[in-house]
Amino acid sequence: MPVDAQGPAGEPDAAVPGQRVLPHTWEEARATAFTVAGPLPALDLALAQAAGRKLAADVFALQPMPHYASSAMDGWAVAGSPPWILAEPGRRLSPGQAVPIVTGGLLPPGAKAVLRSEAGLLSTDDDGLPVLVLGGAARPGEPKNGQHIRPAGQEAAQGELLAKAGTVLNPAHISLAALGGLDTLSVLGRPAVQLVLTGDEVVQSGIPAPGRVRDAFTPQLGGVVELLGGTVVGLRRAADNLAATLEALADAEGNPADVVVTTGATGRSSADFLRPAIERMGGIFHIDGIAMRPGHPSLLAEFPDGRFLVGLPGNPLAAMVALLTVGAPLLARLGSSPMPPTFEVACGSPIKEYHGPTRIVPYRLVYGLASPCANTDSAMMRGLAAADGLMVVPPHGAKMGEALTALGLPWK
Ligand SMILES: Nc1nc2c(c(=O)[nH]1)N[C@H]1C(S)=C(S)[C@@H](COP(=O)(O)OP(=O)(O)OC[C@H]3O[C@@H](n4cnc5c(N)ncnc54)[C@H](O)[C@@H]3O)O[C@H]1N2
Ligand code: MOO
Repeated sequence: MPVDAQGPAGEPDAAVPGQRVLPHTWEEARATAFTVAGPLPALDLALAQAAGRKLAADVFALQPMPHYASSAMDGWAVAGSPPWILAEPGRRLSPGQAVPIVTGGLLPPGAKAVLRSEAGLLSTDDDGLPVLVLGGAARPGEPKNGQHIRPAGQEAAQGELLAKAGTVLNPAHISLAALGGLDTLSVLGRPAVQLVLTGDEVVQSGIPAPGRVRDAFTPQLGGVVELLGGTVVGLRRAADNLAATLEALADAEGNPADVVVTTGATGRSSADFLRPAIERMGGIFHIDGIAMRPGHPSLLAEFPDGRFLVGLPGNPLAAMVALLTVGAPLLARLGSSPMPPTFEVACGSPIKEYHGPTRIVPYRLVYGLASPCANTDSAMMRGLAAADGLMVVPPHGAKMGEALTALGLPWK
């Protein structure tokens, strides 16, 4: 391991092509993954594509809402007092005139109220001419001035603020924008993520033969990436050879990714082709190993085309720890979100000193204390399945009740 990759303050230097960086601590790895990227640019999306996205700019009504005075009921637009003579549609109403109108219909000028259809009767006057009179279900005093009229601008004036930048758009916001006259919304960029899974021994279904292993990632990794703010644009499998790895890491034309998340092949054995492939493609390593267990061989690299690569180890728990340590801050940063927060938990049982790196331990909260889960070897998933979070145990261990840094799980 070269020592010349170390800066004057003992911090790992910015990556240089062909040069290895020193392993990062868990904290350094998170910080590096967050600061190595910048927020993706905002983009305009059609309303139908914008739900769930975060607004990049304030949204203002392009027109008064509603943009014309309309009827809130089926019935008649009326002016003055009953009886009303039925006027020709499209003309200004004079006192004593009425015209049929439907819900949402444009109110004619001069109209003072809308009489509901069940509150009026078509009749004839003394001369046998058709008139509208009160009747049926008319309530006392109906129609009052302005009754059942939706005035223009009742909900919002033109130019009024409808939603603030930073709002996560729900379906009601989308309707609101449509009613405000907008066709598109400016939303913050969300990183597009290509998944690349390695491992010739990995099988997709059924009971694997000895030497084969069920794929622990395909059924869930994309879901976790989405919870972390990424959009999965594809999943590829790479056979354990250099050519296949290079092919799988190539950017997809017409469907470009911002981040490639790989699983497996982070080791240095003759069956691991990830590092050689990254080097062959001119990639630089921002993180090449983390002083943590599990997940120590995790990688963060950057290709000359600007795509980032998060290399997760093949062992399932190690991969999830690596994803939450490196992938989560990177995806947050690209998506203009803050650093995923840490918090403190009180350790629920004494943890012995360990001659090795920081341990990232799935814990369960028992009576408010963080109790280490069982079955947390790097190839196991029972511990994480039962966990409430991950706690960061330093090499010297922890005392009962000691405050430890912890990380939440995106699905909790
Ligand atoms: N000599 C050393 N050997 C290993 C070291 C080391 O430091 N020196 N580190 C160990 C650790 S820790 C890890 S983690 C792994 C990293 O391995 P790779 O990232 O190269 O991954 P693979 O070798 O491809 O696979 C490791 C393990 O994971 C299983 N795997 C892979 N993909 C899947 C999947 N989709 N679903 C379920 N399981 C998967 C694979 O079958 C292996 O059992 O290296 C150690 N070795
Ligand atoms: O560090 Mo490995 O990633 O423990 O299993």
